[in-house]
Amino acid sequence: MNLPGTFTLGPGDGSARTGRLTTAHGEIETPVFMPVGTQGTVKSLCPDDLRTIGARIILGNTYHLYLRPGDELVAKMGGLHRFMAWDGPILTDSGGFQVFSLSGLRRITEEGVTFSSHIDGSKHLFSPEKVISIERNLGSDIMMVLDECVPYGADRAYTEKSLGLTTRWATRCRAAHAPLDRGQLLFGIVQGGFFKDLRAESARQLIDLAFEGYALGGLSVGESRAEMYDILYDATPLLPADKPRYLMGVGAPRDLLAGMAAGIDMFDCVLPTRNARNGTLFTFQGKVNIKRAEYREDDSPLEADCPCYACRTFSKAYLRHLYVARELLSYRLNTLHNLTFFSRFMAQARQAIREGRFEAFRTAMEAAYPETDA
Ligand SMILES: CNc1nc2c(CCc3ccc(C(F)(F)F)cc3)c3[nH]c(N)nc(=O)c3cc2[nH]1
Ligand SMILES: [Zn+2]
Repeated sequence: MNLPGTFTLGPGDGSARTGRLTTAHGEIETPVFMPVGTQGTVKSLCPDDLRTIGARIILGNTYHLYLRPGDELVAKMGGLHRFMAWDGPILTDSGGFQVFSLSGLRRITEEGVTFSSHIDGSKHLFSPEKVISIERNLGSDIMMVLDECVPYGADRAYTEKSLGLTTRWATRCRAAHAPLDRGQLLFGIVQGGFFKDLRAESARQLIDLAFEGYALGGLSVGESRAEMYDILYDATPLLPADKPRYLMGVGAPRDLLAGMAAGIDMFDCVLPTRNARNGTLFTFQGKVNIKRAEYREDDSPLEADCPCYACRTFSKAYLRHLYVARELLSYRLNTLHNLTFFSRFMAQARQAIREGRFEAFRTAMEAAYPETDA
């Protein structure tokens, strides 16, 4: 059994690569898509569902779980794995991003981020030390450092200043997390906005801190696809090749393909779960908007060769009915299918990389997901 943090590269195809990451709760085959489980649950699914759909690692959120039910309570309940009965790997984000997207009245100082809870308005401080303490209480297998996700459009001066703070915070996170005491891995997050030289500066500073993995942050924040890809292709090769590379907040099928082509190993995105709520379903032939009238009397399954419970059991007509009637079962079935698709998509991508036919796979998938559609 390898030590947590062991990352073994398998066959590659160009810059795309396969790998295997050992965590304290099992091994992950990469490239991997990680379902978002913000408040200790992947919405509408239970742990058995996650195993059935092939989820290997899920995301949890420091910001949300700290505010409710509280990281101390989760620790008292035996940690997040036991609390939510998920025995596979869990990655927790540091909460910095969520503070900026959710809470009001926030201030950044050298000490950390002060903010008011979006739940009850109470005041809080996230310092690097505090965030590490929360993630350790949650017992996550992969912890992200506290960083500032620079807003899209920030100028060079602001971006450069923020980059320095993010590195100082990363240094404090590294110091606060006794190395691998319980097999919990710590990933650094590269910032630098849309300035290639600042990205290189950020990567260089973080590599010196020898994290167990490296994330590209500050992307998928409202920029155009071209702007994201420009940074993605320039910055990814700067990250250590022998460590896992995580592209935060990405993405749609087209973006997963671009990320894998650039050498990214780990992805997360709310699309499969969030789009399940608005009836957008992902298939290997492209997106299906289940609410469309054309499915009203369509007795065929959503995707004939999909192994998910929704496709094996129900017709498009029924899935459409549930959606139109706003039935709870609609969300659950749509989520089961979408996450099954993302899991199968990544499995087929891994196989294509192993067999040296990734570009052909990418071309075929991009035909089903044209630029406009993502
Ligand atoms: C959507 N675009 C995006 N998401 C981004 C995220 C959040 C990723 C995340 C992690 C966990 C969850 C959980 F709810 F499931 F827990 C949900 C989302 C970022 N996170 C940090 N730390 N730095 C970044 O610079 C950054 C940039 C990001 N662009
Ligand atoms: Zn299905």
